[in-house]
Amino acid sequence: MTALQFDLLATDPDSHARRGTLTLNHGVVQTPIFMPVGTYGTVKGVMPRSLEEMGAQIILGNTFHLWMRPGLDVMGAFGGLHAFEQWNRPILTDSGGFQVWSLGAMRKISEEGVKFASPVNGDKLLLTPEVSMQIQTVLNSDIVMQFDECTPYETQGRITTEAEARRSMELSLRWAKRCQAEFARLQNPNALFGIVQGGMFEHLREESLAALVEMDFPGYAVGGVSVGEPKEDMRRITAHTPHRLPAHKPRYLMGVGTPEDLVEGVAQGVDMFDCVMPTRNARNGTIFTRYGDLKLRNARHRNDPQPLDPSCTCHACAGTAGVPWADGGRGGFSRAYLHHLDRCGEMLGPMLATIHNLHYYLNLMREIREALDAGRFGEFRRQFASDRARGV
Ligand SMILES: NCc1cc(CSc2ccccc2)c2nc(N)[nH]c(=O)c2c1
Ligand SMILES: [Zn+2]
Repeated sequence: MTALQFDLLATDPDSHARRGTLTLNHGVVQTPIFMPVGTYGTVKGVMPRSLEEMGAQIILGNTFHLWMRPGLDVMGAFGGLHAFEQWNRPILTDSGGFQVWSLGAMRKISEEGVKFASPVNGDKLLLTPEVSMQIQTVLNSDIVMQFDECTPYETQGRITTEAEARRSMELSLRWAKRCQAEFARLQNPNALFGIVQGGMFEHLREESLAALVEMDFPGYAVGGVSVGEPKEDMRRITAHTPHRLPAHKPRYLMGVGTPEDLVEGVAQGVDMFDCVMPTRNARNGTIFTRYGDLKLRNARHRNDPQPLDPSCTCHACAGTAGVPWADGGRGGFSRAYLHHLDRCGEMLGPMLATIHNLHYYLNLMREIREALDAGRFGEFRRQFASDRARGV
């Protein structure tokens, strides 16, 4: 069984956008794709069955968090993450370096790896490329991310210099080699992705990319963007790097982004996206809609009978999470109801808002795939921008 097969189905003549299929050990994924983040083995507040109904094809797991809790003994007893969280489709796991770094807690980086204190019990731990591969092998994720250093945009208010970005990028390349060696030693049957670093410096990005392509990974990610840099820097790197990656392999832009970032990223040749935005914003009352974003807490929604997004078919907007009406009238949870739940701090609020936001992101990618299949991605891009500018 090959761990990964990527087939290109169509390319857009006026951009780097492409349509493909990604065949992994736990199933086939249609690309471009958005991957919901499930940090602790759950996409917060959403049942796996709902994820499947809304069209999620692959979800993400976090090596670091699952290593800390429940721990490898439990994950191993279940044969990995799929059986544990009852998700029988593909899973991608990050390598843990980014999460340790985000901890912000006590951590010390060296050639060997990252030393840190467990946020669970304070134990002194060392995460290395080898340990990261061992953990992801136990999790049995379909796509394993290399252990890398996500080069920060700034540290204590000082912007990362080119020399610092180079040092960080070169460390990640040495770690990439160690990951490949350990992945092979463990005979992991899944696919290992390399991660391009290089900060905001195009020539460092090209060096990182060339060295990783030389190592011949089955897929590649662009890391180190959406790390607090100005929007124009993110756009510049997203326009520079993805389309320079091998055309016949999948390209993953890590931790990005808004709906506009996804459409722009597809145009720049990206196949795979993940972001906490749809789930995190839902819990904070920000709703994505075809015509712009909506702040549930705004008093203007207090008695608004409209659904979150009249064009949306998700459980919240179509009312299929409520009881069906005898007259078949359009039920649907109203903005007034969601505003009320938010003000009362009722858990159904974030649950319905998360279902809607995830459905919005997944549906946006479905519409992009359909536009690419029909050869009308350019028209879709213009209509999307015009609709989003209309305002809710
Ligand atoms: N902020 C962007 C970002 C996000 C993630 C996390 S993506 C993720 C999150 C949870 C589960 C799976 C993948 C990253 N991960 C790695 N390894 N390297 C990066 O440069 C990087 C940059
Ligand atoms: Zn909806």
